[in-house]
Amino acid sequence: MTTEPEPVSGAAAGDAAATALLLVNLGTPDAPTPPAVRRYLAQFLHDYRVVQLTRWLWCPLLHFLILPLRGRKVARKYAAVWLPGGSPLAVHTRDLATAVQQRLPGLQVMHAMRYGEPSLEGAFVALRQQRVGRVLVLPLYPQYSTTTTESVADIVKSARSMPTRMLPEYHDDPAWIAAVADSIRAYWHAHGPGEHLLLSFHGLPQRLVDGGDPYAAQCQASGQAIAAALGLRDDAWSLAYQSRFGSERWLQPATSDTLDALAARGVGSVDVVCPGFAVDCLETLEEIAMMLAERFAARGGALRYIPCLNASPAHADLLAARVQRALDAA
Ligand SMILES: C=CC1=C(C)c2cc3[nH]c(cc4nc(cc5[nH]c(cc1n2)c(C)c5CCC(=O)O)C(CCC(=O)O)=C4C)c(C)c3C=C
Ligand SMILES: [Fe+2]
Ligand SMILES: [Fe+2]
Repeated sequence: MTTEPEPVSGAAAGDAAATALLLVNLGTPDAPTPPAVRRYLAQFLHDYRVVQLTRWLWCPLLHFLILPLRGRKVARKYAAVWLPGGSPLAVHTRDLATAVQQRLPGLQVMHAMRYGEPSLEGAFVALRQQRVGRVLVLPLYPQYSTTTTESVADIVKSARSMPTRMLPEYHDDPAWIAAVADSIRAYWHAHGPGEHLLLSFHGLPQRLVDGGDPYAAQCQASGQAIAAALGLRDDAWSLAYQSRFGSERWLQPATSDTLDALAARGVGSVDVVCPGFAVDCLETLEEIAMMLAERFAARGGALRYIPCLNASPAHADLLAARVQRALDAA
């Protein structure tokens, strides 16, 4: 979304002409405890972009069933992956913002979260106080979805405090495809290739895709491009969707079913990479690298998890280049 098509230029913060770059990620709890997880989930799951059920039905379900039960269960999962600096998603997003700042010294680079802290709303308040001239918003979602990218756009539109421009998703950016493919190649160089590569993307209710959300098509396009960059035969890789939430039909095939099918076929080693996640988080580290790895091992195989791009130089380079291109084109 572009609210003001004026040219943008870098300058120091506090200068009315300064440009700020906001890297926005989903958000995460500030502690691996049931109260902190409930606070985070409450904000997340009240977003109408995420859950569209009528509030008369959803609010009692959420407050009396889902938050009490899920708060306890999910806090244990966060505790299993928590880092000394905080939740993995928070730590890696912060580090990525630092790395991008080093590459774009003319901009003020900040990171913000759609849910939880540091909040996107708070970032706009701070930037307004600092009299920043304009803001570029880069959602850290390679694939567009109404549930994620458009939810960030909702807040950007409501902030409306200064000229603000959202950079588009980058599911087919050759530099991003190359960075993901290179990270897989580097893993294979260090550990040897597994028998099969599984690209696991976060899922989405099928209903939203049927209603026009381009997310699944973009995941498929990303998957094909990554496999092509690696020169893989069609039977050497698969694409699947993880992290189902709720009881309605989500995108198919599910990552867990695909792994079961691979094990049943006698595939002994599977490498799993999650290209839809800019940085590692609960869904990659706990669900894939721990839970699904254990499940695959119980079926006689070895699941090896290939980390997200995180704050790697290649990731920071490609995001900085995207921002620089947007500045040059303005
Ligand atoms: C990468 C893109 C993501 C899409 C699309 C997405 C859609 C989506 N998610 C839920 C429900 C939950 N997701 C949860 C965690 C979570 N989701 C994403 C990304 C996408 N979600 C990330 C990066 C994370 C990890 C956050 C972290 O702290 O590490 C959770 C919370 C954990 C849990 O309770 O299982 C929920 C809930 C829905 C309903 C949805 C689309 C409708
Ligand atoms: Fe509510
Ligand atoms: Fe999610």
